[in-house]
Amino acid sequence: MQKIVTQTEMYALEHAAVAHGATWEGLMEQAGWGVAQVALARLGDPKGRRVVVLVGPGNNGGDGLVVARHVHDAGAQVALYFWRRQFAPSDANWQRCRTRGLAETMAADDPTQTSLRKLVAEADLVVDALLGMGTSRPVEGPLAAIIATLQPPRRPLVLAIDLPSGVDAGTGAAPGGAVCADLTVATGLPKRGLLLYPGRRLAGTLELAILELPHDYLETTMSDLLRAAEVQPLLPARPPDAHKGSFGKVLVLAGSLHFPGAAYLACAGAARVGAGLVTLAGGRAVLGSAMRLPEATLLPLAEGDWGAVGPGALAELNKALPNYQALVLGPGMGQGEATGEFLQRLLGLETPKSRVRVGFLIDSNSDEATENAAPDLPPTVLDADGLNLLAKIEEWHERLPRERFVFTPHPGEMRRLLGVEQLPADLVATACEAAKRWGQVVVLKGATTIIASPDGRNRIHDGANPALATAGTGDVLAGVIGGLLAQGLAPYDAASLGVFLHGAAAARVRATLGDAGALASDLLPELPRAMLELR
Ligand SMILES: NC(=O)C1=CN([C@@H]2O[C@H](COP(=O)(O)OP(=O)(O)OC[C@H]3O[C@@H](n4cnc5c(N)ncnc54)[C@H](O)[C@@H]3O)[C@@H](O)[C@H]2O)[C@@H](O)CC1
Ligand SMILES: Nc1ncnc2c1ncn2[C@@H]1O[C@H](COP(=O)(O)OP(=O)(O)O)[C@@H](O)[C@H]1O
Ligand SMILES: [K+]
Repeated sequence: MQKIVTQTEMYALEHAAVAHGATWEGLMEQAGWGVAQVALARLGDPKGRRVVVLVGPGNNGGDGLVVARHVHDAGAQVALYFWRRQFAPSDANWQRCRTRGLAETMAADDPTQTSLRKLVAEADLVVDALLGMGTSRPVEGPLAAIIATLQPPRRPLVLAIDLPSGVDAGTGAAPGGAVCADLTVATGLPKRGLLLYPGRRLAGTLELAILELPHDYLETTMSDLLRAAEVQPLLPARPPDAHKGSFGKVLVLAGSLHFPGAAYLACAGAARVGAGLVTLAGGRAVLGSAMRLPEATLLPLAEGDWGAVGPGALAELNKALPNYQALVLGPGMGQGEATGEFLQRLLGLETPKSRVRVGFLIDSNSDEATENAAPDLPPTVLDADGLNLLAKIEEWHERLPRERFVFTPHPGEMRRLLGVEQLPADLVATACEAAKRWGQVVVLKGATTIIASPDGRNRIHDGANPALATAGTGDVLAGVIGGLLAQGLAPYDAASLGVFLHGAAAARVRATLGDAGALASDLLPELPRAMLELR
């Protein structure tokens, strides 16, 4: 399991390590040594190679001095460039570099960065050890000028220690600009900001310098990086004597006259991850789109506005629901008034004044309630317009049954659900807090996708892929998660495996078609291949 940490978590881990007998100096030595090994591997034969280490005032600078020593000892020609670091005899790592006679330049003596530009121009490698986790405010002034000397395209290889200087360790924000690195070697554990944009882009390739950290402490906290090893065990087994009933039935309620394709993409997504049966529910306009997936069965429902479902569809739907193990609700459903009313009733969220409900049970004294009584919904993926409509319902999160849904918002839908103009900078914390408060699994989608469980667990998917930045890919994901729910996966696991398989299918599409021009439907045939690869 690869943990991802915030500054607070990392500092706590370091303290725990010290409590277990480590020393601060020893940790820095481990970190610097690990980074130096990565640097040396990149340099090739170090003899005659020129390395500039940019050394800042804190422990990140301390790491830089350790790297400088090891790279020097391996045979490279190392120059140190100090920003805001005062020499003190207690600075043992600086002292060791002095003993070795490494060249030193002080930024204070180089106000126009003339010396630095010359050093950079002649270097094979620049090590950025200006700021790490301690970055606490926007970069400006002389620091900004120093960082500007590293601008691409003409520059040597840039390796950042722990974080590119200027990138916020918690959020990945870089408000005043930051070093744009070719690779970043995280010390101990990757910081959250390395996975979130723009930090992810500024970090380049991610590598790790191992620190000995207390395992018991590591088990209990923090985000997990979503990787094959974590999700492989979640793949549903396919016994040879299985039948379609073994793999669950998914009901997809999606699409409208304006967005019929969403219904097809969600249905096919569910079928392509192995669901036993997929049924498309909707009005005439939507059912027509199922022609593209002859394997799907149909549940015709009464139409409201524009071919979307309206409240008249409830009775029919409620009759069918007990036969399904998962529901996908919302892709391309539209946001018409009638559909809103339908959703509100389906979820048991009528205005408290008019209806009384306990969980999903509706006041049995009401005739209307008897007619439309909502059964317990199966595990449900709520996506797209389903989320937009939900966001309009007053106090929805206090009244929606907990632990029943996987919400799959993109950032715009997340804003609406939270009722805010702008999402907070820390997207991981935002997703985690929302999951806890709402009691639902939240999949906050984007180039980096965050999967958060109400119990505090969360996984981060490092899956940037511009081939996915096209309409309909989210509909496929909703179907995929629904297909996995139907096969019996718990919501958090279905969401995690779903995001992973969606990303893996997308990577396969990108490998053949490149960054642009893929269709969401191109993901569909790649989903079984992604599963095969994972199994
Ligand atoms: N604590 C430990 O034992 C270890 C720490 N490690 C290293 O230590 C780093 C964290 O060290 P620190 O906490 O000293 O933090 P930094 O080395 O990131 O620097 C903090 C200093 O920079 C200043 N600063 C922050 N943002 C600034 C800005 N925008 N403009 C100007 N000055 C700014 C702060 O006021 C503070 O003086 C990690 O990233 C990692 O590289 C590693 O050596 C592993 C072990
Ligand atoms: N640059 C990107 N890198 C990786 N994944 C992306 C990128 N852009 C979009 N995605 C993914 O594509 C999907 C888009 O979903 P969504 O925004 O709901 O689109 P739609 O509603 O059109 O289907 C999400 O799973 C998201 O994580
Ligand atoms: K750095």
